[in-house]
Amino acid sequence: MAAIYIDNISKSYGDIRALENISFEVADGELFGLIGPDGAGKSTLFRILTTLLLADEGNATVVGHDVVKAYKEIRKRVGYMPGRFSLYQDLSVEENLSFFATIFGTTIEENYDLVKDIYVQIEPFKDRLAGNLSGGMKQKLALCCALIHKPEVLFLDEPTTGVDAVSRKEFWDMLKSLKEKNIAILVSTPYMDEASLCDRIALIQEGKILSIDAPEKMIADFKKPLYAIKTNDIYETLLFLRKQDYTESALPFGEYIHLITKEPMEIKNIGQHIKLENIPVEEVKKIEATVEDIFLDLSKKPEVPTKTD
Ligand SMILES: Nc1ncnc2c1ncn2[C@@H]1O[C@H](COP(=O)(O)OP(=O)(O)OP(=O)(O)O)[C@@H](O)[C@H]1O
Repeated sequence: MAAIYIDNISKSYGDIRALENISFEVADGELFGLIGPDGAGKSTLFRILTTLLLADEGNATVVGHDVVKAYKEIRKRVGYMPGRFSLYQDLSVEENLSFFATIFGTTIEENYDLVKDIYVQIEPFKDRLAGNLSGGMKQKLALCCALIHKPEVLFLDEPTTGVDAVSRKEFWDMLKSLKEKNIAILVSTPYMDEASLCDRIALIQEGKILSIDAPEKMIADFKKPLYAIKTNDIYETLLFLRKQDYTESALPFGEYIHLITKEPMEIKNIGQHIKLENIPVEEVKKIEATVEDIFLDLSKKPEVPTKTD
């Protein structure tokens, strides 16, 4: 039995279709990432799975229970870290944790083993008000609070948004060790580089799933010719490449342009062609796709057909 089972879930807010026919499963001990930009529908799906919102269509079960019929059972057995900071700002670190333990009818001592590795990192600040913690520490405390009743499934909605790079890395290390305790984890993130840290990912945009797979499998299956190009004028190079017949897409990626071509090309031919425009070329190389390349490729809107009569 899957820890999370989602079958054809759809949800609209008035005219906005927030989720459209979403289906996937998450197994026990699996770290599953929901990867997508703001407004993709991630929080809506979390709220449905944590029994806080009703779907318009479809079914879902969490720990084997229906999210509508058995909401009370589910609430006891899952941990949820919502996107926005969910703790009581005017309670101390320790008071927040005790509070969450109490509402779930347990104590910090009873389940200390599960949160110990994380809690020791914030323990020196246990008397500090949660509102005065740094972003990284708030996030660790929120994770402890979501774990204190020993949940079987964890829902983490954008836990690393707005958190510094070191804390982000520490956070993902913590998730890895939780997964080893057989907890199923559904985590959402707008950061594409975090996708590779998940066992499987779903790429989601405008309420629709674009692809679901293990990130390394998604990368291996991406067969389009992809090149990274560095010139001293990214803007002019982009304009130039986008006009060429061989170009499928050309997008800025930091100091590089990622070029997907319709057919494989010789690296030196690409460079020479750009130089003909009097743009000095620093580097052209063939590269393996990242999850971000794949996301952007899949999320391309089909061209609006033009009438030719
Ligand atoms: N209560 C609401 N009423 C109306 N529209 C809503 C409501 N909640 C969300 N939406 C809209 O539904 C879509 C999906 O929103 P959702 O919050 O689920 O996305 P998200 O991927 O979690 O993004 P974000 O990180 O910005 O929260 C968006 O277009 C959003 O504006």
